[in-house]
Order: sequence, then C-alpha cells, then structure tokens
Amino acid sequence: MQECSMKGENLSCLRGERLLFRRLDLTLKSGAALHVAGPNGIGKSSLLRILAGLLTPYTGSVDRAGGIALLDERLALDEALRLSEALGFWARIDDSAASDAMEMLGLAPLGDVPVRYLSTGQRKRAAFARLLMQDAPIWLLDEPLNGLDADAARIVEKLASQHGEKGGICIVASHQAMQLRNARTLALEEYAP
Ligand SMILES: Nc1ncnc2c1ncn2[C@@H]1O[C@H](COP(=O)(O)OP(=O)(O)OP(=O)(O)O)[C@@H](O)[C@H]1O
Repeated sequence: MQECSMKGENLSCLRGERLLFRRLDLTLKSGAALHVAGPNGIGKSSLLRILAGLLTPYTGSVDRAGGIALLDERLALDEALRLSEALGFWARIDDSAASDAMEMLGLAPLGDVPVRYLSTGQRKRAAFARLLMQDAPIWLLDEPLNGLDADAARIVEKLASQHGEKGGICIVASHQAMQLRNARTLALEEYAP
C-alpha cells in the first residue's frame, strides 16, 4: 500500500452559531489508528468531514497524502438495483471486483436482493464492502459498528486492524468502544470551548 499521512493543525469547527471544538492538532502516519470519542453532538462527524475535505474548518488546515474512503450513514448505492449490481456499478468505477468484498462481509448470499430490502446491518455491511473496493489508504469511519450484530462487528474490527497492518490509516468516530490495533483515543470534549 502507498505511504499515507494525515495532519490537522489548529483545527476548529463552527456549526451554525456554535463553536464545537478548537485548537485541535493531529498527525497520523502509515499504519496509525485513531478513535475519535465523545458524546452525541460533540462534533465527531464534523471532524471526519473536515478531514475528508467535505467541510471547511473555521480555523486551521488539513494536509493529507493518499486517497480517502469515508464510511458514514449515507449509503451510496442505488436502492432499485440488486446488491451485486449496485456494488458492481462502483466496481467498474474503482476498477475492482465486488465479489471479494461481498464475500468478506458475508454478503454473497444477498447478491440478488434489491438494496431497498436490506436490513440496517446488511446496509452497513454493504457500505463497508464499497469501502473495501475503493482500496484507499486512508479510512474515515463514522460509527462503523452502528447496526451491526456481534459477528459483523468482529469482522469490521478485524478488517480495520488488517488495514493498519498493511500500512493504512484508520480514523474512527464512535461513541462505542472498538477493538482497533494500536489505536490512540482522541477525546473530543477536551477540545470544546
Ligand atoms: N449543517 C449544520 N448546521 C448547523 N449545525 C449543524 C450542522 N450539522 C451538524 N450540526 C450540529 O453540530 C453538532 C455536532 O454534530 P456532529 O454530527 O458532528 O456530532 P457527533 O459528535 O458526530 O454526534 P453523534 O454522536 O450524535 O453522531 C450538533 O449539535 C449538530 O446539531
């Protein structure tokens, strides 16, 4: 996997009229993992969106090397298509194959099921399959365990740890504990004004 890095300097985030966090610095290099922790509404998703380049920080800057894959509650799959077709659409764009990712996430038996019929946990697994297919070195995972049963949660924890072993960066925003190899914890409430 290509070398990657993620650096944020003096980050602060304003949402509406509210300053959520300020003076946040972080540096992650290849193989590093970070658990962004904190209660609902503290700004975990906002921080991930800043790191992804989807939200402009109020102050500070982000400097990253390497491609990014973001997993959040938005499932970018066509609801009308069967799961294998919907993932196949992205496979053509990513120049990858959907079958390996579907196998890893236990989705192979669901290939013919329309996306709109998938359960909450199955949708999350599908989102994770899409993330794997992107083959990006930097993973930004927003509440990746939400909706997953215990077996699926262990699979996701294992895949995230393997990503780190291969030299990828994994940044997880979650109010739940997650077993993640070599992960540091960033308690976002410590950066609240
Ligand atoms: N577009 C927006 N405009 C104004 N306020 C917003 C906007 N998006 C989010 N917020 C507010 O910013 C705060 C932080 O939201 P964010 O989703 O980053 O928190 P979070 O820590 O991820 O929460 P959760 O654990 O519930 O997912 C919340 O109070 C939310 O209402």
